[in-house]
Amino acid sequence: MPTSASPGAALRAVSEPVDDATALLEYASAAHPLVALRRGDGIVGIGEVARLAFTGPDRLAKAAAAWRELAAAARVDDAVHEPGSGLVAFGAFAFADTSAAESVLIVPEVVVGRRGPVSWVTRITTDDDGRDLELSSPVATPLGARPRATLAAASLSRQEYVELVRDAVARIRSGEVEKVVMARDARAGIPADSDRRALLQELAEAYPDTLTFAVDGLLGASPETLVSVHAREASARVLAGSRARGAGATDDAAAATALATSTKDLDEHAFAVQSVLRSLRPHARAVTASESPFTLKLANLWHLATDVEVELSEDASGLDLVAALHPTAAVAGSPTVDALRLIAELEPFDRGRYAGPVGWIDQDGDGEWVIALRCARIDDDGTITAYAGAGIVADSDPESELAETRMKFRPIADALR
Ligand SMILES: C=C(O[C@H]1C=CC=C(C(=O)O)[C@@H]1O)C(=O)O
Repeated sequence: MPTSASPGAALRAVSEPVDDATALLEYASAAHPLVALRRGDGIVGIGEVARLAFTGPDRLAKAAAAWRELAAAARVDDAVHEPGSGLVAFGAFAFADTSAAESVLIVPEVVVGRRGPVSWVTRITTDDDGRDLELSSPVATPLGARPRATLAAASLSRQEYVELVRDAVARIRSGEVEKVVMARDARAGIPADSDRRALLQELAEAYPDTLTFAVDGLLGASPETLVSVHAREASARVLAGSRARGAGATDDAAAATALATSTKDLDEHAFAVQSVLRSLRPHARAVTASESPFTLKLANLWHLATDVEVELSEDASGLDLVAALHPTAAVAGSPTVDALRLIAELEPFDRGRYAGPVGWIDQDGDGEWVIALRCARIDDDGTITAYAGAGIVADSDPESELAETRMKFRPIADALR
C-alpha cells in the first residue's frame, strides 16, 4: 500500500509547463497508478502527499467540505491554467452507504499532465516549513509486460444471475420499483508485481472516448461522465440502454437501430436522464438536454446516450454535484431509495467502488467525475475483481441481461487476454 498521510499543514502546489509529456502512463506508478486519461490527454499522479478517507451515507458531502477547506488553505502557483493543472486530488467513492470500502481523495506529490499541445508538471508538498519546492523531475519508465488472466464468475454463477434478474423483474411487475440495476462480479489473479499500467494502456487504446482511470486499486475505462465541471459550466453524459455491436456493418447498423427504437431501452434510458436532471436542476441557472437520445458506439457495445449541459447557478464544486447526483438511475434504478433497498437485498456482494463516482477535482472545484463502470479492483496481491451490471425494467429478458453483462466485462476481460 502507498503510505497514507493527512496533511498536517496547508498544501503548496506549483505547476510549470514542460516539454511534451506524450506517454503520460510512463510516469505513473506500476503498482499504484493514479490516472485520468482521455484520448491521450489528462493527468497522472505520482506519490501521495495527503489521503483523506470517508465512509457512510455522508461520504460525498464530507469529501466536498473537506476538499473546500483544504483547497482554501492551499498556496497554489499555477503558470499553466489548464484543466488538471494546479492543486488536484484523485477520488474514488463507494457505491453504497453501507459499503465496507473506504472512499478516498488522494493528493499526489507530483502530477504530470497534458492537454493538446500543453504539458506540465505540478509539485505538491505540505507548506509547514516554508521550504521552496525542490523535487526531482518525474521519471518515465517503459511499461512492463501486460498481465494475462481469465475472469471467472465469482459471487453468482451465470445461472444464479439469470435467476436474480428473474426475481428483479417479478418485483418490478409487482410495483415495488420501476427499474433496478443488477450487477455481478468476476474474479481472476495476476502476479502481485504486475505492471497495472499495461492494462491501462490497453483500455485507453481500445476505448479512446472513455475516461481511462486508476485510483487506489480501482481501474477501468468508463463511458459515462457523471459530471465534468469547468468555469461554472457543467456537463454530463447519461448512458442507459445497451446492445452488443453487430458482427458486420449491416448487423451493426441493425443493432444500433434496434436499440434506438426499443421501448424497453428508451424507458430504461428515460429513468436515468430524469434522475440526472432532477439532481442538477437545484444547482443550475439553465439545463439543456437533447430531446431524444443518440446511439454511442464503443468497441464492445452500443449505448443510448444523452448529453446534458448545465450553467451553474452557484459556486458548486464537482464534488457538490457528484454528491447531488450519486447514485443515478443508470447504476441504482428508480425510485432510488427502493432500488437501493432491492440491490442490498438481492445482490450477494458489496459493490465496493464499482458504480461509484471516480475522478479528480482541482483547487477551484473544477474536475471530471465518471461513474466507475467497465472496471475492476486489483488488490496488492494481484487478485482482480471485475464488475458489470444491467438496468432491469418490467420487460427485461434475464438471458439477454446476462449477455449484456458479458459484453460489459469485455473491456477488462480483453485487457487481460
Ligand atoms: C451498470 C452498468 O452500465 C450502466 C451504464 C450504461 C448502460 C447500462 C444498461 O444498459 O444497463 C447500465 O445502466 C455497467 O456497465 O456495469
